[in-house]
Amino acid sequence: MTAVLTPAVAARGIHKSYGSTRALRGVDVTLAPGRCLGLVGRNGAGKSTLVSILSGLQRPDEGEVTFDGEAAPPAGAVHAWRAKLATVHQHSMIVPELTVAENVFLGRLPRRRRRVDWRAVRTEAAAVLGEWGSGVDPARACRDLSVEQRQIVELARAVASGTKVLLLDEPTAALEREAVLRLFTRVRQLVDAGVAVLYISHHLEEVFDICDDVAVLRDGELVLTAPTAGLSTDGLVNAMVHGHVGGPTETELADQASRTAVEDLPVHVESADAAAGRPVLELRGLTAASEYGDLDGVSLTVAPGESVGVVGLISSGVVTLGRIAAGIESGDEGELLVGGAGLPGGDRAAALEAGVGYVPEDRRTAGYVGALSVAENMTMSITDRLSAGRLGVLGRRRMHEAAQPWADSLALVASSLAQQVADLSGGNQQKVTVARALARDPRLVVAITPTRGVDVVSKELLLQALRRAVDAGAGLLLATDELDDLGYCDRVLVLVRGRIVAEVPGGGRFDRTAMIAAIEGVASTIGSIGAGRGATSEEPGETP
Ligand SMILES: Nc1ncnc2c1ncn2[C@@H]1O[C@H](COP(=O)(O)OP(=O)(O)OP(=O)(O)O)[C@@H](O)[C@H]1O
Repeated sequence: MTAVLTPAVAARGIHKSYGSTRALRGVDVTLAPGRCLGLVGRNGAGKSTLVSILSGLQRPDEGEVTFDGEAAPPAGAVHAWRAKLATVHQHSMIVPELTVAENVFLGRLPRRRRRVDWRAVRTEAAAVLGEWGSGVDPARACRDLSVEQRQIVELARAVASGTKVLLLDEPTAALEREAVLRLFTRVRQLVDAGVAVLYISHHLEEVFDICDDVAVLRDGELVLTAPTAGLSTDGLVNAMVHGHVGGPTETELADQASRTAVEDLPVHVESADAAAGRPVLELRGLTAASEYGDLDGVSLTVAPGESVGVVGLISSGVVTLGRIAAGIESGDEGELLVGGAGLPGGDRAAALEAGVGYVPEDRRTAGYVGALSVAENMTMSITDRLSAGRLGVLGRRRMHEAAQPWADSLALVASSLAQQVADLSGGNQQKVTVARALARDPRLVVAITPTRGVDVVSKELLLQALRRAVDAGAGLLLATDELDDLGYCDRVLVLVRGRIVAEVPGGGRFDRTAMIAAIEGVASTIGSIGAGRGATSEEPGETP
């Protein structure tokens, strides 16, 4: 006879609406001790809403949550919920001003005679971190930690609290390959020790790697819960899109979805660069010291109608390169030319005026204005063109007419074009950010990790939208850590520690393993990534 375990967490009949949006419609989910459940779904399907209800941040309109068969704490009883489960969010929730040890014990510092026992804080934090082999110094300020180290601190906090339930909300979004593998090992250790884990990710291969079971949300309804062992990626994508496992392959689904995007997007590029035979972007000997990664003498060009990918580790300077090209920050040495004309460094207004559209690496701080509507954000860069009459009044109707094709083509999930962007799901906010960058018919688009947090089908839509601008004659500089995105580029530059170490043809014609090794700075593999045309760095092919 098999023993029936009480679920560590059970959510039953959960309903949650925001105005007319029914984010969750009668969802039943259980998390079992010693099992990892993957939660997947398209952007706006309701995943974050479910996580916020399971972690006590929001109260459901209907339904109940139980822990070990007992009723959940009352809504708002933050400490009581934290004692039940730990959540690691996509965006770190640690306090940068505090040390690692203080963050590990945040909200429950060990005390002796009513005073905080600092010695215990340090030794216990060191014990937890040491056990995990992380090498993170408990005395260090969290401000100075890498993204991976911050997530380790969050996981250590969960472990130190002796949690029996762990919710991981897209934990790998900002991590790199080795870091992801290390994270998986740690999560597996927790599962083997009996912790119940809910793992949310848009990277379906991760779900197959780490989850025992998977649950699929579609339009707020749970359409599938099954062991991952009997499922294929195509089956999972079909469940996300249609609500059932059978149907076309993932590639066919993406093709179907992207056809409309290509046809209907209002992208026109009025640039004289092609006629003049000059590059849209030229960087000459760019050297920069930046918190986003240093650059060391980088030169590159992007031609009209060309898409150039730049790929590298977070610290490689890829993001810095994108920020300088977009006029967000300036280098210490070197030149930035757009359409043959020099631009002052770090002057976003001048870059915008020169026709540079920008998708930033952090949409929340620079991609959109949360308090404004979808339509206002999408048309923000073209208000001068849309304004009518002597007073230059911008009518709501004109704004909505201009925004509608973007919302349709990118399959935006919003209650209306008047909805505030702050209230959209993360992936849909990203779609608004991309639309905003393309709306002014830019001659150059600089996109940094544009598909982060976006579901597998919508990813195709965003990349097709960028491709559409390229086909219309714009140049694209695509800085990314997603190898799949590079398939859309005509050529790809690999950056290691601020230098271009290799150039390979795009279109997916590269050896993934060799590419990953090159990204990580293993020099011997560089020649075998693809039929490369030679590096363009100051010292070709050299790896530090
Ligand atoms: N505070 C809010 N006000 C209004 N609508 C909201 C709010 N929060 C979420 N929604 C809506 O609820 C729906 C579900 O959103 P949710 O963030 O749960 O989706 P998700 O599956 O996590 O998406 P993503 O993969 O893009 O992160 C969306 O239509 C979203 O616009």
